[in-house]
Amino acid sequence: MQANLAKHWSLLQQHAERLKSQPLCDLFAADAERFSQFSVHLDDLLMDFSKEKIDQAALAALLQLAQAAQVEARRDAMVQGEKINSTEQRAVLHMALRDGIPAGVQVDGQDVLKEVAAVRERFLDFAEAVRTGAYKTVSGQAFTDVVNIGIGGSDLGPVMVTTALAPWHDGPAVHFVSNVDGAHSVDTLKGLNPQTTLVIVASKTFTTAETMLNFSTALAWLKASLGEQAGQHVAAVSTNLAATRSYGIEDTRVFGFWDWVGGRYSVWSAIGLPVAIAVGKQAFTEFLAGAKAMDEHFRSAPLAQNLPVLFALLGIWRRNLLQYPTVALIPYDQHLARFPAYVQQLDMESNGKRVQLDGSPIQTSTGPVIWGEPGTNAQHSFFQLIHQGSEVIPVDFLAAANPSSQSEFADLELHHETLLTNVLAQAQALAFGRDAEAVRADLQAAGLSAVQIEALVTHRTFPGDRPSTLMLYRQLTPYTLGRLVALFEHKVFVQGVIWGVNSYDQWGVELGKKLANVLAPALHDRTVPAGVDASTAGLLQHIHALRA
Ligand SMILES: O=P(O)(O)OC[C@H]1O[C@H](O)[C@H](O)[C@@H](O)[C@@H]1O
Repeated sequence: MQANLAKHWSLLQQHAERLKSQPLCDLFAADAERFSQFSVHLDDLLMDFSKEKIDQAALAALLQLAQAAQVEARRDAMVQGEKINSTEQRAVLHMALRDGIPAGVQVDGQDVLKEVAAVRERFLDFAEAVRTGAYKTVSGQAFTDVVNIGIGGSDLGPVMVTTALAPWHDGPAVHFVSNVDGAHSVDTLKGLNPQTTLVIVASKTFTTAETMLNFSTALAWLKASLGEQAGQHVAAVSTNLAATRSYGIEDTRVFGFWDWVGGRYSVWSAIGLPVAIAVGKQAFTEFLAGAKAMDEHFRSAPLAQNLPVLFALLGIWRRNLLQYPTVALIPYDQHLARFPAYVQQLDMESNGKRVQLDGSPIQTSTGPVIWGEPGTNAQHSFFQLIHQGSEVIPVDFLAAANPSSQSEFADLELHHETLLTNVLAQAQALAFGRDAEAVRADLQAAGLSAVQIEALVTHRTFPGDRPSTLMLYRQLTPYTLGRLVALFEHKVFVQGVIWGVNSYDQWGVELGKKLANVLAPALHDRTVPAGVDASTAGLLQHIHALRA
């Protein structure tokens, strides 16, 4: 715990103790204005947090915590290009990728916005050339398919955004290969024609083992059909231009970015190339504009009206004060099916840390486990546990007031009304539950005997008092998606500042990679390395036997 925050944490603990014994239904009963007091919006994007177990005094204490943690000063340092990623000595400027920082910011003597604009123009022009057929296959045709090969931030962002913007998808079909499991390459490539397929290899470092192996498989697949001309069906996105050259990828089809863009913050850069090919320059530009609008709000709105700040503080309240270890992220929006997976990397890779910036251990809990699936499907799967399980799991709901799809054969208004009634009903059920008395009345009305009723009543009671926040927006457009993603990015930033962690490194993924390198020869040669632990030795022997 940062020492200067101790008194704020202890005040917050007192508020939490007080509020633990005040059910949500009492908080609503006591305040007719609760919805307007505990909701905030940026244009049509509304965040309703009235169903969180919070009151004005606790919220004020959270805002004081944010002030004491110097959230605004840290935000300004990030925006000005200071090297706030201290373990890697890097600036953190993903906001620049959507022009969300002021003009003139420099990193190592380079004008950041100018560099961004130059690369953006190049990759959006290339995307348009692929879409229009101006950039042709070796046999002079237009590309029908694009395969993006990348993993982590070089995959999840493009996958999530392409899925989310399906109604805007009017370019070539876009496919994604990420897993090193050969099944992913085989299943994806087997349905495609190499004569009309463009492969994009996306890797910030251009050293990620999975991506390099998947790329060599895809290149072999292209070469088997196109021979020496296969390279014309390859483009690359990377910060490591020396490596892309060493693979013989022509510079005109290589799109760079910078070490001040974390992988999980990179979808706004040339990493978004497959998205731009799918939806076109205009929709991609609107996606950037939505994020920029959120950046401007984040940079200028007072803390008490600042959406990302409030969202972050509610997360702190849930995690550190009410001590809920997980958050369910449930988009009532099928196009956001991959949003939970995207936010898992964004949030858990950023704030899944246990030491502070100075290397000392953190005394508080940090990033929660984020998990989720789209509603209404989730209702028919794990919502039982959320409603009646032994742990309280706060829920973040996302929903659009209007559908983004169009159809001649489906009554989309009816579908959408059904979707919306469900999200509202679930949030109600979580917050207010159904007590024993109401359950008894229901069962009596259904004609059950007194004995039957008493046998069922506890099973059918809902405890309620389970918190949720709802993000509600007009429609899932590229602009709205940009705002949403930037909202989550900034939430992660604010929480990282309060916990005192470096949200922009990810050393926790390194050890497994190193150990895999050591084990690779053992798998290949069917040996057991000397000195390896007994469990791994046993497993290796079992694998060797099964492969014999
Ligand atoms: O883009 P790359 O350099 O290939 O990295 C891909 C991913 O792998 C790394 O291990 C990190 O955990 C991720 O943050 C990163 O997005």
